Amino acid sequence: MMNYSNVDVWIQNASVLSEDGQLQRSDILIQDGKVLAILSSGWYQSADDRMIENENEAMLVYDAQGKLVTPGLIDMHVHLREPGFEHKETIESGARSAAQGGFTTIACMPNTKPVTDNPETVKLVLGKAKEANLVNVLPYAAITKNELGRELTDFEALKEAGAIGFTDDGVGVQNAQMMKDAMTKAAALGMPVIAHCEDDSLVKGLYVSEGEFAKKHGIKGIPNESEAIHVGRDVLLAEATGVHYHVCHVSTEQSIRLIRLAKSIGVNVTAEVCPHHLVLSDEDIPGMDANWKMNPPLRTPRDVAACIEALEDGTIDILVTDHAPHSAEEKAKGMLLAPFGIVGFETAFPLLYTEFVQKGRWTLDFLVRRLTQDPARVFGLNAGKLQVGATADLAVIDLELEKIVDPDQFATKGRNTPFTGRALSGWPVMTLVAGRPVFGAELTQSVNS
Ligand SMILES: NC(=O)N[C@@H](CC(=O)O)C(=O)O
Ligand SMILES: [Zn+2]
Ligand SMILES: [Zn+2]
Repeated sequence: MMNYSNVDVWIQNASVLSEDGQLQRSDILIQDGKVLAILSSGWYQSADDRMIENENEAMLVYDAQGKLVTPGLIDMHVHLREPGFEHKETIESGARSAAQGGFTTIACMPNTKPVTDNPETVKLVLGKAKEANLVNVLPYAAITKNELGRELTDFEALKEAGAIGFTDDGVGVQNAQMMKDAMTKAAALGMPVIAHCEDDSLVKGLYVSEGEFAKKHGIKGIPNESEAIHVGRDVLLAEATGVHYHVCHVSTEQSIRLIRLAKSIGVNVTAEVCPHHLVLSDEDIPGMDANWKMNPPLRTPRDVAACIEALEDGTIDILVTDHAPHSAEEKAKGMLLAPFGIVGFETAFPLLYTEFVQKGRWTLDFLVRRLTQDPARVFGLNAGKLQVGATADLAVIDLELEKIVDPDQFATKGRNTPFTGRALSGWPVMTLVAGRPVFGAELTQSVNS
């Protein structure tokens, strides 16, 4: 008989997705930050294992009452803004927002001030994340110094300092030789190159995509080729160098065609898509409101359909938020002058659940995998599965809870979202990192019997 007398957390009556995607009513026992056991709910009523209820006085107990418990969600593309832009977000506020969205592991982009292009800044980010003590924060480092595209950073030193991959997110690497050199170096170190795909010469001064919205307002739009040209160039360079090449925030049919082709001939390419590019098109933009301005921009309904299909057929591997907080003052500058970006952590799961699972297009299992075990697989993380022995990073999600998106309730400092006022279901209510509640802690009870 198992001895469960040193359990730290006992989650009762959880709905857990099994390997074959079915929901099973389970209890989860956590000890020393790890999943000790996953048992059919009700197991303790007949067994001597009742000792669990008596021996550990510090044990936290949470009755999930049938709520979904998933592996903690993983977001491989986020902006935490620290150092340098603390008025937009800090590592602490960003990590809190992530936790509130059910995320337990997030990978942050290097377009900070200074740019995370040196070992000291990588260490600073890791130090602040440790201080915040909320979710796991994995830093990316820049490909080029100051993300200027002129000179490569010191990949070896950055890896040594704890960077998990290289990217100039925020801008595209314009020079093909520079990108090829980066890929060659990264490949030698066994590190991925993560690319924001954008050809500057095609987008100068533009802020919405080429489509109905641009037409209606008589403005020139960002063409799809501005993204796809880099994807095409880079899959060729990835083929030549053998690097793991990952495409950021895919938004066009043309990019998808190229990724599909590259995958079909065995190029080591993976890709991500954001919730907003699956749910909104340029035709939904209500007017000159900068909360609808992000990079890449919202594209045509045809691109939206292509992105959804690409995620479904595996051409796109994972979901990411591209959480990009900006201050209200910055966004008030209007469509033309405001910075690109929208916040994403806290609406991601409810939005995707409401739009795709409730509407019957995806299974719950499909959605959860794209946010957990698939990002872990793509980036080689030891995370993303709820199983005995795994670190107890967990999200508790109330699929029945319906709420109106209200940015004033966000934990992020950002209020820049196009989803204000939407009625969504499937809200995270508690998040645990290594068995410790980092969001919704008040839902647990201590046992002192
Ligand atoms: N996505 C955005 O619209 N903005 C990002 C940059 C980026 O992801 O390219 C930001 O840093 O604000
Ligand atoms: Zn980007
Ligand atoms: Zn980004």
